[in-house]
Amino acid sequence: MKTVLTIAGSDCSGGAGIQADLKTIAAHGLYGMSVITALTAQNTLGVSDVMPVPAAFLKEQLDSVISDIRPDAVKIGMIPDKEQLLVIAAALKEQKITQVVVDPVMAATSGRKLSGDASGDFFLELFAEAALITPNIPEAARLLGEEIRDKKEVEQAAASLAKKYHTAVLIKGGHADTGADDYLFTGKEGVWFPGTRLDNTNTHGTGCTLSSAIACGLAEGFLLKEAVRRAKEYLTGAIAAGLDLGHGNGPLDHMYRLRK
Ligand SMILES: Nc1ncnc2c1ncn2[C@@H]1O[C@H](COP(=O)(O)OP(=O)(O)OP(=O)(O)O)[C@@H](O)[C@H]1O
Ligand SMILES: Cc1ncc(COP(=O)(O)O)c(N)n1
Repeated sequence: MKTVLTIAGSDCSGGAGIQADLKTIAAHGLYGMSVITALTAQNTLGVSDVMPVPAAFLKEQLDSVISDIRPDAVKIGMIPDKEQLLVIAAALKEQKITQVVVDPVMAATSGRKLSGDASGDFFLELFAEAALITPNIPEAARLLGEEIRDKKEVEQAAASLAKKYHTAVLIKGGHADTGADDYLFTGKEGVWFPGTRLDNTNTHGTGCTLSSAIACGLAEGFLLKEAVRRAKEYLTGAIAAGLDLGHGNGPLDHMYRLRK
């Protein structure tokens, strides 16, 4: 069985972070493992508190997992501090793990800061180990220190980020004015993955789900473009299934394929 490791924060309400990733991995029929960077106290209404895991203990988790069950792919989400980030980057480099998808989670949809100082430099060492980074539009703008106002600027930003960080880039369109179109720049070619914006406010954890689904595709041996296409299809189905839990921005339905 193919194995996928998620390195991310815990969302006790089960919609984002580690919990969303493990549900995604299980829904793909793969074996999921988790290294937790932080505990968060949150629900569909927002994040009330964050407790980061000390970097030394993060390293112990990483060493325990990787030395025993080597992951075929890795997804990385929330990283509260630089010390943690350096531990993760060093482990990936040392173990020569290359199927790595980094979702540069900066803040929760509700606004609470989740990762580091959110500057381009914060992620530098980690992006160097990534096969793909998946910023949303505000995150891509923040990484470049530039505004992204339309599709042409999304294409330019993806090319600039790919050049700056020497990795493939997927800019997600969930924060665009219309549609839900995502743009992949592999370093050689650019491709749009069109999406219809579904009229559903229950989109907590869409970014986590997309990035872990891409990691699943890579673990299964698909090339990047196909892994992204399949992940977008999975994500769209999980939003469209119309689960409605909680009093705020609710979670996705990861089990929708099993009920078909
Ligand atoms: N209402 C929607 N309908 C369809 N697809 C959507 C919708 N909202 C977001 N998406 C898709 O969800 C994925 C995540 O996009 P988004 O830009 O929201 O990332 P994000 O902000 O990192 O996610 P998160 O909300 O988990 O932090 C993308 O594939 C995007 O196109
Ligand atoms: C642990 C953790 N990781 C990531 C997110 C981002 O997800 P969202 O933007 O949908 O709140 C989150 N809320 N919590």
